[in-house]
Amino acid sequence: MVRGDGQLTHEPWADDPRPRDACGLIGIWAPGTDVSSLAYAGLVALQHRGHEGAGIAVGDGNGFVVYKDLGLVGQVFDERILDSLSPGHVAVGHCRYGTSGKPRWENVQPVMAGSEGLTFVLAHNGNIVNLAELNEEPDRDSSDSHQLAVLLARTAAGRSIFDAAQAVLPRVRGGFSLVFADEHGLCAARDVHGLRPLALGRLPEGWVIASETAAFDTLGATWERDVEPGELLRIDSGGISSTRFAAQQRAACVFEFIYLARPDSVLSGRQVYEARVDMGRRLARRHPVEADLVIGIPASGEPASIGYAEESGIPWAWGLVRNEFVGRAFIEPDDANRHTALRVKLSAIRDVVRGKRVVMVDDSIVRGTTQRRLVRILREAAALEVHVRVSSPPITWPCFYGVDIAERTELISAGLAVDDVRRSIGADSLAYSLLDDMAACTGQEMADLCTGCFTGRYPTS
Ligand SMILES: O=P(O)(O)OC[C@H]1O[C@H](OP(=O)(O)OP(=O)(O)O)[C@H](O)[C@@H]1O
Ligand SMILES: NC(=O)CC[C@H](N)C(=O)O
Ligand code: SF4
Ligand SMILES: [Mg+2]
Repeated sequence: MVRGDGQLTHEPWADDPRPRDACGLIGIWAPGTDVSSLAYAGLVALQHRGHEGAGIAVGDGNGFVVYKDLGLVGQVFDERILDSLSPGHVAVGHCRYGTSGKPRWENVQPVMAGSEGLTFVLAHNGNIVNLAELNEEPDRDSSDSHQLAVLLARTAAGRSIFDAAQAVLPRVRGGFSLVFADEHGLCAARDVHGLRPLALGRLPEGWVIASETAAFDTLGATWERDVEPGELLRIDSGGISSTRFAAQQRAACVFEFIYLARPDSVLSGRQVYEARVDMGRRLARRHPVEADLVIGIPASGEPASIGYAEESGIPWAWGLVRNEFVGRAFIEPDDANRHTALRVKLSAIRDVVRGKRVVMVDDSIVRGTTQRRLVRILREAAALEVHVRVSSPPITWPCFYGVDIAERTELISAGLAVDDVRRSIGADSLAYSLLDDMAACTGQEMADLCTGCFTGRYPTS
């Protein structure tokens, strides 16, 4: 569970549905180096994608050692544990937010599985939507990732994991970015829509695969290219080989550009920070307001606030301070915890906002908890007016592909018109981005994006 200070205890989540993030994946192929430490550093860079559990598997040619637990990466691993994983030439790491199966230790990843003559480890980001069709007896306690690993093991029967994946993946529907390895090589695959990100980077002594390119900067790796939707690739002592298990039908998650990914990552060729600043600029053109200053809601609302200020000519100010020790409030298990987390996480700088007409910019409204709280904080700090601007459209639908946004009944915009939402959060005015504007800022064609949570139109049935 998350405590009020944002740290995790080792208690698993209670059994209620609540919003969660994506997951972070890292794969290292670098014989002769300390692969477990590289995987650890990569996972720390991807921590924002999953706070629930973390794990690293290291292979040395004879087998794998896996260490995983519930908690943040830094809580699960220390130097002694990383040392016990070494030596090895291949590593697979994962930080999780569960979207399927029970929130228990067994479902923390990487998953280890195998069949005669084959052991492999697998890490998955996304959500598979046709488990019932793939498994005769789907196991509701196990995550979709575990069930996929079991299916791969069953299919392998004397074949390599690469061959098994080639046979199984064309039948799997939904969102999956995968990093997996047997003793002799590292593999990666991405669903035909490319719903979740996955990129290939070059290390001085090998290769790295990661959910986001920001991990490459941390590891001193250079971005080589994205893993393509529908692509399966393998890295071993012979180099890299790649094949397609299905033709691509691009539908990259637009929410990665808005909120999920780090601003210093590059998704489908577009710097996330630039996309967010641009969303703010367009928002300012569509929904101008007379005001004295623009502030952004830390952390993910800040780039759009910079764009709004730039375009409107209204000065940007640092009006809200974030307590760095509190993570993403979006993931708190219930309303009481979210309120506590927000109280600890964000405070106003009184002298900045006192007597001012303030534009407060955020990237998204889910339940409205953050905005309601901050409008109140700003009014208590004697702001004259509070105008909320949101750099994405209203979220009105759930996600089925690995982002547990919320139940539809919890989404404030699913049941209320814009002016009702404005009243509910207590703002003087409220306006959202248009879908076309937001999509244009990602640098992708609308047809190549998933916008399901905004439109109810999903890339799979
Ligand atoms: O309407 P709500 O239910 O409050 O959810 C929306 C808020 O949640 C996210 O922030 P979060 O605190 O999770 O993370 P951040 O620090 O990365 O912005 C998002 O950026 C919004 O601020
Ligand atoms: N958020 C995710 O990508 C979750 C991965 C997988 N569905 C799990 O529940 O473990
Ligand atoms: S439904 Fe929303 S969060 Fe889910 S993949 Fe599509 S755009 Fe992303
Ligand atoms: Mg936020």
